[in-house]
Amino acid sequence: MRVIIRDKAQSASRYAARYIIDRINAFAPTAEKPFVLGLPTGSSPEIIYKYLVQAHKAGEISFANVVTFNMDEYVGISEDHPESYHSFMYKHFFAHIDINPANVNILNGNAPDLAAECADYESRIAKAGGIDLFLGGIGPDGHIAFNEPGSSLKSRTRVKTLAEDTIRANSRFFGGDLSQVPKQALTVGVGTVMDAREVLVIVLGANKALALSKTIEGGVSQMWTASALQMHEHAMIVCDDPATDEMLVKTVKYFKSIENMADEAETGKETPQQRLPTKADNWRSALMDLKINTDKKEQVDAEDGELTPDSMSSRLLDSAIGMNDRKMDDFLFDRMGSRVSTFAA
Ligand SMILES: N[C@@H]1[C@@H](O)[C@H](O)[C@@H](COP(=O)(O)O)O[C@@H]1O
Repeated sequence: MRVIIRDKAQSASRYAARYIIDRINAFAPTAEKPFVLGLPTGSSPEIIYKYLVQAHKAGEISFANVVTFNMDEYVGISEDHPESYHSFMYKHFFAHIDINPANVNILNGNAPDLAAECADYESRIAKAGGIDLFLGGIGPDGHIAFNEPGSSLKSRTRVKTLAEDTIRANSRFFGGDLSQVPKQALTVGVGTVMDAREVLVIVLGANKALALSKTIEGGVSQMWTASALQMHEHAMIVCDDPATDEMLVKTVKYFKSIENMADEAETGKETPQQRLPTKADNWRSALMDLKINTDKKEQVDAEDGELTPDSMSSRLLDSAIGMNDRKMDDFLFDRMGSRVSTFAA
């Protein structure tokens, strides 16, 4: 399993979107040989969809020869309900790209025979040649798609009763009213996801931290169904820093170092993360901390969500940029020196 860790949700999502774009473009899909993409809903993939739409508008990617299969759908709410996964997908993705509507597959949670709908979905996936890349998210209880704890790790597409934790978590989309959240859903099985040639799971935020540590560091378990990915030959998890909060520092460092090694092997160059920090780097980072901690007003850049503090400390930081170690030493005045020199050590 590959684990890619980025500072923020934006950078993690950008990485995942770029990965998907590169995969589709490298495949060079045609009408006869389309790329088959599995897709999730939820708040986690929203930024990925935003980047994919941007890339499409910039002419970097076409979805004309992409066939999609969504992971899941609620039972019993109409397709045009604002919280149905049909609505979600059109709102965030399909309405903004050049996909052929005939290539879009989403489970029908209102089918008269739900079991038949699920069986048919599996045959449609098989008929399409199987899924090339399944993008997924996980729930706080470690579920993948709607495969709640206790789901068979060999399960196929079927009707699932939602766990109380999931109903609670998803009630935020239904005005916080638990009674409005459907109690059942149709979902691809863990086995369906595992059959994809590649699986990429996006995990964002501290509320997923326990699930992520169980998925990566725990054993393979039906109680954390995403942990089945440990058995997949081409699984990748892309996460942000907060999502790693429950993981061992050692694990986080391990995956970061593996990524650095891979980058180095590819480029033959030292990556910025690998270069040992100089005194000036330590100072810059100390000032950066100061800048963020002392700010009262933080603005979120609409484009990429970076913090853009505006304070005295920004000016300190600006003065520090471009200084070498020698100048940085001169920059220390004695009174502060003893207290702050630990930063530069
Ligand atoms: N069925 C979906 C999952 O496919 C999704 O991964 C999960 C996490 O959603 P979010 O990203 O909003 O936390 O929510 C739902 O339960």
